Amino acid sequence: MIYTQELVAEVLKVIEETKLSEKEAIKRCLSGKISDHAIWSSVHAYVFEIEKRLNLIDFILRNCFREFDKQNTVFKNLLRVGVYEMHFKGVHPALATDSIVRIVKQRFNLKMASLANAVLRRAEKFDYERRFRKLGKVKRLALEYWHPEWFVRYAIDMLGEDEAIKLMKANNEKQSVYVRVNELKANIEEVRRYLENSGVEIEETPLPEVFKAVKYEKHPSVLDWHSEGKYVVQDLASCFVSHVLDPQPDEIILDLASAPGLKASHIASMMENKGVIIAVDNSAERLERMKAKMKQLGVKNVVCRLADGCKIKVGDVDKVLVDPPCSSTGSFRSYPCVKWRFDRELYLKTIDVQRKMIKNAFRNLKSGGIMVYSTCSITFDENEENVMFASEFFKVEEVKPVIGVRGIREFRGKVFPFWDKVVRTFPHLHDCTGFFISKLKKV
Ligand SMILES: C[S@@+](CC[C@H](N)C(=O)[O-])C[C@H]1O[C@@H](n2cnc3c(N)ncnc32)[C@H](O)[C@@H]1O
Repeated sequence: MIYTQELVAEVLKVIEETKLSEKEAIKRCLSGKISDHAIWSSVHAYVFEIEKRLNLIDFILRNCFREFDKQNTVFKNLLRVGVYEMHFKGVHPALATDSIVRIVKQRFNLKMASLANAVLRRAEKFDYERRFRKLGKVKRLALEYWHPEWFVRYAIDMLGEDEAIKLMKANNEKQSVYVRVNELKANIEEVRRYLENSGVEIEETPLPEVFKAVKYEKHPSVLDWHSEGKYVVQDLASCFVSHVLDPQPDEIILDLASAPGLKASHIASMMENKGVIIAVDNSAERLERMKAKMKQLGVKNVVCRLADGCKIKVGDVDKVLVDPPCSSTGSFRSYPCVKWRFDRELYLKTIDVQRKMIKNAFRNLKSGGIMVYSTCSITFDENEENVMFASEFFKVEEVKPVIGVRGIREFRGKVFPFWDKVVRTFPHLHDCTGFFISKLKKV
């Protein structure tokens, strides 16, 4: 017999040991093993809720068990599940402890089961709120709002304390669901009627082909028209990026970091499947998934190329989209595990890739050509500072804030003169992913 808590511990282990997202890790652990949909959703809910507040759960455990970090990964994650259940899920502490102890006994041995019992009994009595009130401001806010300390410092310096707190609170809420009509396969009215008839309450957004799914009996991604490719589930700000690129049917467009192809398929539909989109990605696996997605969506003008977006040379194209790998600090709602993943070294390496892609966009553009540079990160370094870097060889054009607000003018002593030409979205202000969008012209 396998328990939900044990499955959750295994998924958490995969997230910790690989770079997979919550959803990918769940798929890897449950596919072919569990067919019951209810178990999938229960595991999903546990994993998301634990990943969201991982620093606080670990704070409790480290205070109750000095050797916590040295333990076997599955054992550690079972303890996390126990703490989550008793402190945040409303499970009676004795029940939460008993179920974890039973699993540990079955999976490991009696000695570890009694260790789990002792740790969880201590955790039950641990008054974490009282304890972290005695900490310094950054440490306290990090635990209170479940974010890494570096992010708390960063957000306060960028937005001020009140707004940083609003952002962190919004990051802990459920991501809103947006549906983009795939106009290659269906029209906007048809999809509107289909969704309404399927029990999805929708709202319009500033983008005509994008609806917000406000309430639903079944998530739009499990309905038939989704598998038929008549619409995709895509974040509102992500959809706005393709509008800023403003693709025309006869153009040649280079997408330097393309997989899984959400923006490429949107661009293809705006181009009515005409012209060409050269879609580059350096991950074979992601590119294969993208090819299957393009087929499902009826996209015919995308040519996929497995290559390094920092180096590939294809010729003088009309437009380039640079939507590079980033710290994903605007996507914490959708991928809470990303909060705990970035260290300084990886962050600097990511910025280096972003700049190399910007330079390569310039090399591939015809004179007068347009580059759209976007990220789902909220940091100044990956956004405004990269546009400053690009402005040495590009002219910064204005993006109309159809959605969003203007960029950051100043951060930690650095001034950004193009703040009124770029656009940012924030989870707490626009109920979508935190995006940065800029448009630059090769002159
Ligand atoms: C933010 S995602 C792109 C999302 C995509 N534009 C979309 O809308 O679906 C970044 C992508 O960059 C890819 N990537 C990372 N380094 C790369 C490189 N050096 N060259 C090309 N692609 C790269 C990753 O595999 C990932 O698929």
